[in-house]
Parts: sequence; C-alpha cells; structure tokens
Amino acid sequence: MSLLDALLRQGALRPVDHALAQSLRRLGREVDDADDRVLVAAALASSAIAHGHAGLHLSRPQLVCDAQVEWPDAAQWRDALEVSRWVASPARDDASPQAPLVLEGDLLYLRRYREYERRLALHLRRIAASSPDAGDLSGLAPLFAVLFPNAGDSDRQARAAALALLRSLLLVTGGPGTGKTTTITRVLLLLVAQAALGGRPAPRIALAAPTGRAAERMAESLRAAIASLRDVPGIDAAWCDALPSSASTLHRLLGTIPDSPRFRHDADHPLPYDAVVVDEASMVDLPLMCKLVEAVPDGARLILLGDRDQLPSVEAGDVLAAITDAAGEGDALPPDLARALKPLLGALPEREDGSVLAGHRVQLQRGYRQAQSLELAPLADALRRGDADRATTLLRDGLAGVHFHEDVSDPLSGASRETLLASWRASMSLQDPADALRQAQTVRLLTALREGAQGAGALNQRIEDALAGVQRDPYFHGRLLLVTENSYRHGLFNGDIGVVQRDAAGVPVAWFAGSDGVRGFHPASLPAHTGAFAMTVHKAQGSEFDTVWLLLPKQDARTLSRELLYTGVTRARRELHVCASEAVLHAALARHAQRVSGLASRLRD
Ligand SMILES: Nc1ncnc2c1ncn2[C@@H]1O[C@H](COP(=O)(O)OP(=O)(O)OP(=O)(O)O)[C@@H](O)[C@H]1O
Repeated sequence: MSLLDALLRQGALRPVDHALAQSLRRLGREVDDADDRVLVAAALASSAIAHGHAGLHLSRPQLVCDAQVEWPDAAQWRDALEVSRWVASPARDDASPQAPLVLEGDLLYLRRYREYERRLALHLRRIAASSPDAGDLSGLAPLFAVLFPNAGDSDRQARAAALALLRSLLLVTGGPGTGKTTTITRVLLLLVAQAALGGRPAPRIALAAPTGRAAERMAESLRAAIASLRDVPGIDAAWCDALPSSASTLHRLLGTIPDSPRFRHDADHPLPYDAVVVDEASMVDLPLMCKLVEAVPDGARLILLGDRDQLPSVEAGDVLAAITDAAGEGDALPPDLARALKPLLGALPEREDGSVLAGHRVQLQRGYRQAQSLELAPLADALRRGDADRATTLLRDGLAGVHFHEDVSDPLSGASRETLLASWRASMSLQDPADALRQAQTVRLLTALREGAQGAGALNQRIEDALAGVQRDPYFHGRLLLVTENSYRHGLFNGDIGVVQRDAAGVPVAWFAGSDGVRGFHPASLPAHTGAFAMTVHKAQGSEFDTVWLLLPKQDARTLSRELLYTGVTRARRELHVCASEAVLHAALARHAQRVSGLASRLRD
C-alpha cells in the first residue's frame, strides 16, 4: 500500500489535503512524475497550515500528522522533492516559478504561504530600516522625565519609550499587566508633544488588535492611561486630546472587501497613518501580519505589543515569537543607539550586533496589575518556564485567589456545580443588553479540548441543559454565544462574544459589543456561532474574565502545552480555579506549542 493510501486509510488527511495530492497525481500521470513521497509531502504541506505551521518540516512530519506509518528518510525525501516538477527550489535555478510547492532547506511550503513569509520578512526589514527623524532628543527630555521619573538602565518601560522615538519598528513584549499599554500611551504622548514642539501637525495614530474584544480592552486601558496623565504637571492637556481613544480590529483597519481575501489597504494603497500600534500581536497569523506590514506606509511607525509566552495564533504562523527570536533579548543596544538615547536614559549596556532587528525589542518584566485578591504571578512564571514541580507546589500550597481542584475532571458535578451555574443564572435575570454583556465577562469555564466529554461543545451543552432545560429554545434569554468565523458584512469576528436577550414580545436578539455601544442581530442572521459558557483556551485568547475555571483533560493530549496553560491562567482577573491531575500538569508543561516557520531565519539573515 502506498504511503498516501495508508494515511488516507488512517483518516490522517483532510479531504482538501488529499484533493491536492490527487490532482498532482492525475497531472503527474501524463508526465510520469507522481512519486508517492511527493504526493504525501504536498498533502502534508497543506495539512500543516491547518495545524498552525507555515509548512512541512521534512524531518518532523509527526508535528502535522499522528498516523502510525514509516516516514521517508528526510534526506531522501528532500532529494525526491528537488527533482519534482511540482516543487520550486529557490536555492537552485528556479525553473518552475509556477510550481505549487516551494522547498527551502527542509521546509516544504505551499507556494502561497512561502510568499506570505517572504513578503512579511521583506516589509518588516523595510520598516525597520527606515529611521524616523527624531530631531534633538534633549528637547523632549523634560517631558520624558515627567513620564518616566525613574528612567535608567533598569526601567524597561522608559527604554521602550525612548527606543520608540528612534525606531520605526518596535516590539514591546511582556506578560499581563507589565505595562505595555501604559508605556505605549506615553510613547504616543511623546510623539504628539514632539510634533507640537516642532510646529508640526499631530501624528495620525491607529490602534488595532486581532479581535473585537482585544481591541475594546486595548482602548479601555488606553483611555484609563490617558486619564491618569491629564492632570500631571508638565503635560499639556491638548497633547492628551490628540491621542486616539478607540481601537479597531485589524480587519476593519485594513478595510475588508466582501468575499475577497484582499484588503482595501495594501502596498499600493497604504494606511493613512504615521503610527500603527497593534496589541495582542501573538494572535496575529502569518497572512494577516503580512497584509498589515505591506500596508504600513514608508516612514510610518509600526509598534507591536504582545506576550510571546502565550499560545501562538490559531491559523498558520508563530509570527510574534519568530520576530522576537530574530530581535534577540534586547538587553544591550547597538552602540550608536545607546549613544543617541543617552540624553533620555543615561548610560546603557552596549553590544555590537549586526542583525537587522537588533535594538527593536524591549521585554517588560515587572508586573504591576496584581489585584490584591489574586496572586497569579509566581504560578504564571512557573508555567511559562515549564517548571511542573514548582507549579504543582504553588497550586497545592495555595496562592491568594488560586484554587486547585486536584484530580477533579468534571467541575459541573459535585460541589463546584452550583457555584458555576449561579453566576450564569445571574445574567439570565438581566434585561439590559449592556449589563448582560458586562456580566458575560465575569465567569468562564476554559477547557483545552474542543471535542469529547471534556470538550467545549459537550460542556456547553450540559451547562445550557442545566440553565434552560433539555427542551430549551436554542436562543434562550441569557445564552452566551461565541462567533466562530469572520463576517465582514456583520462586523462580527471569530472570537466575539454575544448574549441573547428576549424582548417584550419574546423575540430573541443576539447582542454584541461594538465601538459605539451594543449591536443587536436576529440569531438566524448570525454568522457561524456556538455556545460560550465554556470555551477553549484558544478562543479565550485576547479576553479576560473575573473568574476563570481552567479544566485540563483526564489524559495527556497533543493540544496541551505550557503556552496553553499559561494563556489559560492569565485570563483570570480576580479568581482562578484549576481542575487537573499532577500527571497531566507534568505532561502539559513538558510540551511547547511548537510551530514550524522559516520567518526567524529570514529576518536574521
Ligand atoms: N510603571 C508603572 N507604575 C505603576 N503602575 C503601573 C506602571 N505601569 C503600569 N502600571 C499599572 O499596571 C496596570 C497594568 O498596566 P497595562 O494595562 O499597561 O499593562 P498591559 O501589559 O498592557 O496589560 P495586558 O497584558 O493585560 O494588556 C495598570 O493599572 C497600570 O496603571
């Protein structure tokens, strides 16, 4: 039996992956070029995208496919691909520019994804290479000292702000509450003040995030940060007025075109902004990041904010991690940069570094947002580092606000059941959509799995049965909904959360938050959606909830990783409950959410 047939028989390929292999086989018959290994590689390069990889790594097919088969030797596989007419290889004279596959080293891409990666690297380099005209920084020094009174080598927020004045491309990374939004607000204020002091118009600034919820959170934090600066002596209120107070989704920023993967803004029609700030950048996938950087005009700034320890984007790519890897830790700065920043920061550690992105990243380290009631930082840190013993000890010994339900595999039975249901019942008694949407953010059951008894689907069903009865109307009053696809027509996006309310006549309306208040839709007209009392950690990225219940599966599963646990626990604002066994915690923390990508090396070379 051929390898392709064996994979099919084991159900390891999606119909779309198989169809690609089949069409190559059909075409190949005419030219005698249907090597089974080439067909399998094509199917897996396609399947790799669905698993979040940019392509297939020939020595690690197991990352894409669980099937019990004997995989070809990587070197022989590469040889077979190199002579195939379906595979272009930029390393040699590329004789088949239209080939559907591209081989670079041991990475086999679908052509389109290789193009996304190549173009993304090209444009990131373009933005990084353009130096904004910072003028004389000493003119800004008084304001800088007001904003960052402790500026110096160890104040990473000050360093990020100072770098932002001199760099067109900047990455500010850090865990929850490390002050990314606070810092960026100050950066934007500096840019506005700089323009005002130089007699120029205020810069045009866009704020964006990958999901509607993340955009709202970003705007909320920014408004709070602006409010706290307004009355500070030395800060002109007019500068605060010039700062943006709302944020949009990346899709809306770029301008969707109905039924097209393209956007209104692209390299030919760049965004009309001088600075574009993107929050939750770890969630942005390869195609979207590529389209974003292409649309950033020459001379404009791009500032990416994110937490690289979180789960990578659901779709292909591990873009933030690749860019941060290429940029290095950012502890020491290239000497010319360190010298230029001296008026603001004093003397800084220097290191000669020839890489393109050196001096374009700052990692914020100190957490500021610890609610008194929730002592999350030590646990998040142990999870991030994959230290299972420490994480288990912390969970068992008790941290404020953290509750470990060891070996509990079903929080919807036993003592916790009523606690969980009570909070959702509370939202069923609300009549005002805005109140109900606020209440919707209070408690969430997060799970690692989509399918099975511990999957989000089955848990939701049980919660809905308990809240509204088995004979319930599908759109009962108080039901939480999660949108699972992007619909530009509705302005609703994958990950948006809504709540159903019945009006006085009993007609159900699904309400969602929008930039100008709540928006209502008839449930029948909604894009694809599902229940949202329980949801996967993946879908919860970019959101926070007062109370999070994190449920890990009874047995280890491939989807578990330290990034998943870290992302899950850091969704909690006030209270965290973890239901897990020690064995599964250990297994999960031993695994990284690995993504195959060539982006970091493209940015480093
Ligand atoms: N240097 C600082 N000194 C005191 N408080 C700070 C400082 N930086 C940030 N904070 C406070 O910490 C809290 C979190 O800051 P901020 O929202 O900027 O963090 P963040 O990294 O953007 O968080 P998230 O990852 O959740 O988006 C805010 O209440 C902010 O006022």
